[in-house]
Amino acid sequence: MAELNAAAPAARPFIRMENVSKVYRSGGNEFLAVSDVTMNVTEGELISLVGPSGCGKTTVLKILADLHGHDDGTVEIGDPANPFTPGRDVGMVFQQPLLLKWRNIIDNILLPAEILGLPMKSARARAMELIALVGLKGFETSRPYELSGGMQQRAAIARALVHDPRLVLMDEPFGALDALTRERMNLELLRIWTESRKTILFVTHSIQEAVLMGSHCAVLTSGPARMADFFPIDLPYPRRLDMRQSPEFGAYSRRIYDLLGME
Ligand SMILES: Nc1ncnc2c1ncn2[C@@H]1O[C@H](COP(=O)(O)OP(=O)(O)OP(=O)(O)O)[C@@H](O)[C@H]1O
Repeated sequence: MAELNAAAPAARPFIRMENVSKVYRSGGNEFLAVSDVTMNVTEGELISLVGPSGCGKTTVLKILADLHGHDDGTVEIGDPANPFTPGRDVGMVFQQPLLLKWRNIIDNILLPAEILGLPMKSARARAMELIALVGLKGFETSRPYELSGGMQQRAAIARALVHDPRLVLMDEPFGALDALTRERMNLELLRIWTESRKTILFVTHSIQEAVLMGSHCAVLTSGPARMADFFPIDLPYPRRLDMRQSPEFGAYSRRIYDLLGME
């Protein structure tokens, strides 16, 4: 019988990226989009990816979604006992909600379940749960144009979760929202993450948003495009907007500003 007090083996990280780089090639030219991407992500974490425009943040998401390959390094997700299938296991949220205007909200949310051929009765029940989770109860049969930008983005988040993906990739999901709605959506996403326990990679240009949201933060720099740092953000949960005034929050922000070469 195993000793009860034996140390448990360290859990294998869900995502393992080691020195990953990606070069785009066209017309005989080569362009280094990102390099030195190294991170271990435990299942259920929310990782902020922050950096200036063009430093390769979207490229990292595309590599994880298997939308394109990479050049150097290794990328492993999941494990042999529970293999990761990007087409089935990834949910995506973009800067624009990209809802189909001729479908109502619940039918928009059900789209990935339809595409994947999932049983629609249980998918519809899950969609109803997600509508409640993202705060859209009562809007199931509304058309996208009847909802505000923030509400449309909530629908897009529910759509990304409807097929119960293991990994959610968010590419600047709140970049098109006004400042107040964006703050409210930050808190909403933290609540949704806490309740759903999904692994989320969250791309942002905002240093404050990266610190407020992330359990870890990956900082990408340009010239050359590389991952400069990956570190935990040890601020307590639930996160609150007033934490942005704390010295600890300021120290994390300064660390990122320094890495980005901004005074
Ligand atoms: N398919 C492609 N072919 C050639 N170059 C590309 C391609 N996709 C992206 N790039 C270039 O690679 C670099 C990284 O692009 P990427 O979209 O990953 O950056 P990003 O950090 O997400 O930028 P942003 O914050 O502006 O969205 C950019 O300079 C971009 O122009």
